[in-house]
Amino acid sequence: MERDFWLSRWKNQQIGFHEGVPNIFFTEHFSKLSVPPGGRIFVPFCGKSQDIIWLCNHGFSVAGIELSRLAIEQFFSESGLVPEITAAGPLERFEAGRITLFAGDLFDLTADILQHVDAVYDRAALVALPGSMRQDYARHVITLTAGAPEFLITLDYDQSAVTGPPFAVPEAELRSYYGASFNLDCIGSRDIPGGMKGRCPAREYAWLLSRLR
Ligand SMILES: C[S@@+](CC[C@H](N)C(=O)[O-])C[C@H]1O[C@@H](n2cnc3c(N)ncnc32)[C@H](O)[C@@H]1O
Repeated sequence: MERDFWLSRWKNQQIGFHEGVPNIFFTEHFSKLSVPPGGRIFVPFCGKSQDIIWLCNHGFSVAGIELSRLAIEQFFSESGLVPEITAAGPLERFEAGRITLFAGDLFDLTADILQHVDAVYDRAALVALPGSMRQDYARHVITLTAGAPEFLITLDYDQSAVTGPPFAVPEAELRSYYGASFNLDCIGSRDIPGGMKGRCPAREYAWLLSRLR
């Protein structure tokens, strides 16, 4: 999607994707990724997700990136945290305790700026992008994180019935993006209550991506 699409969503607070509580799928299954205690988790397209707080409460550090500065400001103010804000190349870095959030475009983030991460958590990031951008997104995240394991949530539904975002990403498509680098293991799925925007059934899938040896 265009940058302006997301910036205007945040400006107008049209953020139906924001759950407001930690994602149940994520909290149930994240331990299966076996991230070392105290590990650093990269959260692309982090919005103001409460999953960041959940990760910190479970001893992890978080590095997120989010296009909307407003989303990041809201994240810190709603969490009662006061970040230190510094420049990081073309991005801004907001830091408080174990949380570092970069404001700006994921495609401007470099491995040098991000620094080492132990795992990636992708909820509503890959599926937020149209098909034309997903391969580039997947490649960029793999490069940035040196192929760190990923916990990734996808959706599947009849794309001809509803236009995204969020977009349907069927298994074969997911494998086309990640299969050359990772083993993909589907560890759970569930129907989305009310389907996709009430227009067709939809199902959510949780995937563990572990590096091919
Ligand atoms: C569907 S929301 C998901 C937010 C969050 N992951 C969650 O679960 O609530 C997608 C987010 O990606 C952000 N975004 C879109 N394109 C981006 C880009 N190129 N770089 C960084 N963030 C981006 C949007 O501003 C939006 O907040």
